[in-house]
Order: sequence, then structure tokens, then C-alpha cells
Amino acid sequence: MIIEARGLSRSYGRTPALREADLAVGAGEIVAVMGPSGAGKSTLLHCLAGIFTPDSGEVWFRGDRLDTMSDARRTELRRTAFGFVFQFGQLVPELTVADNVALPMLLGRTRRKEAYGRAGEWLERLGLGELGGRRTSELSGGQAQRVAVARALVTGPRVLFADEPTGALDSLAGEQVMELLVGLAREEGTTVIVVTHDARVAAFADREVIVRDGRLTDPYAERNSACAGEVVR
Ligand SMILES: Nc1ncnc2c1ncn2[C@@H]1O[C@H](COP(=O)(O)OP(=O)(O)OP(=O)(O)O)[C@@H](O)[C@H]1O
Repeated sequence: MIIEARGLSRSYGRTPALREADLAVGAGEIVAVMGPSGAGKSTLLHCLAGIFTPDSGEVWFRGDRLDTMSDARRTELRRTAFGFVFQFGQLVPELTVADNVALPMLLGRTRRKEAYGRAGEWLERLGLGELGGRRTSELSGGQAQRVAVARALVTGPRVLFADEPTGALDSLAGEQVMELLVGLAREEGTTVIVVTHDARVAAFADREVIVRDGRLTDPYAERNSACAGEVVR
């Protein structure tokens, strides 16, 4: 397992968001996290990525305990081993497309020439080679999300966390972003954990887990018990 949560609980004041959630994800696996609004999906993702600290429980990444790590080490790990794609891309609007993709490498002290060279290669791979000099505010939603995918993968992360990456797109643009994200992740052997409401997005994953009321359930077990119920009736 590359990443594992054991008995994770987290509340916001008196509102419990996660209750004893367990999840284990293998290296290279693509997992969709589904469930109703407010069920705790984003909270789970943020705990797994070390952005939030759980109130109790453990998060393990490649044999290291993430939730008790020092802030400095956890920040370093997030920068080097994790990639993130959010619903609205969160590109820097004042910068060009190429600047945005080069940015995580420049922050990691890669030399300018190499950073821009690699950014250019990734933009070509994404079919966005022509757009490197554009400002991100001039992109369509689908193009912006593809740039966000490039920016998330350019540093070679081991785990890509995506929170509703197609939530702001129409279904065709959403499908294109997912195809690209999943295709590149498979080529690079990157593990993907994607929160989504959309069954079409989840269809790209190897496996689905469902969060309900802060607890994780396995949809196959749910389906089987529903079938068993039918037989008894
Ligand atoms: N900053 C916050 N302060 C207070 N309560 C919060 C906060 N963030 C989330 N919550 C509550 O925690 C619970 C879980 O929220 P979370 O955002 O993890 O759910 P979600 O499944 O991702 O929802 P959605 O699909 O609507 O994004 C909800 O009851 C929510 O209202």
C-alpha cells in the first residue's frame, strides 16, 4: 500500500466530518471517492494529503506516518511526492501557461531553463503546445484544467489528489480532462485519489469507495447485501 488511513476522525467544532474512516490504496491504483454532498469526501482527501491533521487515527505514506510528522517535513513531502488538482484549476492568473507549469519546479529550485523545457514538453503531451505564452485567464475551462493536470504531474508525484477536477466543466470537456489525467497517471505509474460526484468520472477509476456520514463503505459489499436482502424477502 502506498497510502493508508486507519480510524480517521475529524470534526469541525461539533460537526463530525469523518468517523473512524479506513482506506488503503495501492501504488499505481486509481480510486474514486464518491458519496453525497457533505459526507466528508474533501475532508478525507485533505487528511490523506497531510493538509488537515485528523483529530484521531493515522495516515501512512510509504511507511512514514504523515499525521505526526513535523510541519516542515510534511510540507516538503507534499511538494515532492504529491500533486493536486482542484475544481477550479487554481492557476496563477497573472502568469502565462508555461510559467504556471514551470512554477512547482522553480519552487523546487530546478534551473529555469530545465523547468521551462520540461513545462514545454508536458504542454506538448497535453496538446497545449501552442498555448505556452498565453495568460491563463484567456483559456477555456477545459484548457485550464488540462494545464492544472500538467502542473500537478510535472514534478513526478507518487500520488495525485484531485477534488472534483471536472466539477466546473461540461461533460465533454470533463471527459477529456479525465482521459488525460488517467492516461498520464497510468503512463507515469502515479496513484490517483479523485473525489467526484460524477459516475462518469468514477468510471475511469480502478475502484470506487463511498463516503456516507463520515464513514467509508465498499459499494460492492453494499450491493451484495442489498441482493441478499432481496433473496430473503
Ligand atoms: N470549514 C468548515 N467548518 C465547519 N464545517 C465544515 C467545514 N468544512 C466542512 N464542514 C462540514 O463537514 C462535513 C463534511 O464536509 P466535506 O466538505 O468534507 O464534505 P464533502 O463530501 O466533500 O461535500 P461536497 O461533496 O459538498 O463537497 C459537512 O457536514 C460540512 O458541512
